[in-house]
Amino acid sequence: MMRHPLVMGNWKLNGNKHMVNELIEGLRKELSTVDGCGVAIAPPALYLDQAKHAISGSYIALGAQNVDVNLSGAFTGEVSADMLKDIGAKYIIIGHSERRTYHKESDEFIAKKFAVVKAAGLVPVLCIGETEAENEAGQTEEVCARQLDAVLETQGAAAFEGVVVAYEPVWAIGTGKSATPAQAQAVHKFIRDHIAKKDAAIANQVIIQYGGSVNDKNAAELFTQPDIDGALVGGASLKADAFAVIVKAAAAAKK
Ligand SMILES: O=C[C@H](O)COP(=O)(O)O
Repeated sequence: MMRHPLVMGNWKLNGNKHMVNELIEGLRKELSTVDGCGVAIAPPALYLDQAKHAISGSYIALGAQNVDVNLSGAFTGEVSADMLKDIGAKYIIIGHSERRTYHKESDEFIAKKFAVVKAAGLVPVLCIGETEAENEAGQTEEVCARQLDAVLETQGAAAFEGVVVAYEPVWAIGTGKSATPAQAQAVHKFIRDHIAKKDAAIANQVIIQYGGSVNDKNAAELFTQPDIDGALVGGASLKADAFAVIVKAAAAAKK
């Protein structure tokens, strides 16, 4: 089966009204001819509606950086999956290491978010990955397996149909120190094999993105790896030209 690569920009806590319009205008120019690679942007929640209007008529999809587990009610400050759907978001990042670290989100809590996103008919982008200390202790596979199992063991392998997993080694995020293509490929294969133990067909169609210091220089080589199906891009997604180079590299590598 042919998997379609997906390159998604996670803008994190960056931007303002002017920047949203400028960046999207730049992306629309740079990406008018790309074919064979899905593209999505995840601006801060406050700018989703503005971004949705700015991407209209392009093939750039809208994503969100987080979601609450509740759909409505007395949950001050939260944003629900139904609201994200209402505003036109499709890809919902859950379990990003910054949420796991700064907001103490547990594997179980993230699994609940996964279920809520699926139930709303949206696409979870489930971020997993080990810290530097875990990496040095040789626990990379154990950590990724545990983070996947929180969903696999409660919702089954079928829940991964149409889903995106982002492997983001925490030591590579925002550090300029990307995993090497071989390092990333080994973990991506482990992730796919881990899901395949439960359902090979489901595992084969899961998009597994790499994230962590992907830029216009290192993207093409990462995408030559068979189990790297695109990227979740932080810093480099804030520059239209760099992000476009990454998207085009994915489209070219996966032809
Ligand atoms: O979600 C994106 C990742 O955290 C990667 O961020 P980065 O590309 O700035 O390293």
